[in-house]
Amino acid sequence: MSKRIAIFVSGGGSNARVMIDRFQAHPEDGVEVVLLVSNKASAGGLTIAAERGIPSLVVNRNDWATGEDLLAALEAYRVDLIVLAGFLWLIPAYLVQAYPNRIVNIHPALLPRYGGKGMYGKHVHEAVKAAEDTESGITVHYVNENYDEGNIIFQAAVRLDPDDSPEQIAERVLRLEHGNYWRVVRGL
Ligand SMILES: Nc1nc2c(c(=O)[nH]1)N[C@@H](CN(C=O)c1ccc(C(=O)N[C@@H](CCC(=O)O)C(=O)O)cc1)CN2
Ligand SMILES: NCC(=O)N[C@@H]1O[C@H](COP(=O)([O-])[O-])[C@@H](O)[C@H]1O
Repeated sequence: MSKRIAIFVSGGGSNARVMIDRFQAHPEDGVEVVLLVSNKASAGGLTIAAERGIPSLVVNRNDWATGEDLLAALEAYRVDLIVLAGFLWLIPAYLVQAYPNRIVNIHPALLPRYGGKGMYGKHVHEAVKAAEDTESGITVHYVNENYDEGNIIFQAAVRLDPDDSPEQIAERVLRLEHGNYWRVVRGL
């Protein structure tokens, strides 16, 4: 029996693409991406899903507030695990409670450093640069009702060069994400 996952995205969706392509090419992993959800109709992740025959759902603020349509879709597709990949809205209590320890997220830094409200995308790497940190990395964690405070599942670090720009830090971290997130999800 495969583990059925829904991936939530807000942007380009490169993590979703890597994860979908991996699991579609390796059915022996026992993971099937059955739904892609986004809060942005322009999200690149929606195109990636459509090109790979995966159903998708765009949610607006009203849907998000009530949750009825979203919960119904997750149930209809028999989703076992929700995987956040660059999703930028706060997961509300009704969803956390409906999927206890079944929502995971990847954060592009070594939590608890550089986490919380406002810490997403380039803002994270700019903060690492501003702190003149010598390392960054990724954190995969369970999602609770607050940003970036769920139990940590996996972390991987990367050494930084002093002259790395935030963009170069982002590239180093994204490579870590692509190499590890699918593997962590497979192991859950
Ligand atoms: N309940 C939870 N929801 C979400 C979590 C979480 O840990 N618990 N993780 C985030 C992903 N994330 C960091 O990994 C994150 C994403 C977005 C923000 C943020 O500050 N967002 C802005 C809105 C941005 C926008 O709409 O463009 C905000 O809330 O003002 C912080 C951290 C996903 N959800
Ligand atoms: N705090 C949340 C956050 O910043 N998430 C980050 O958004 C990017 C999405 O890239 P993708 O759309 O190409 O997968 C990823 O780097 C992910 O870690």
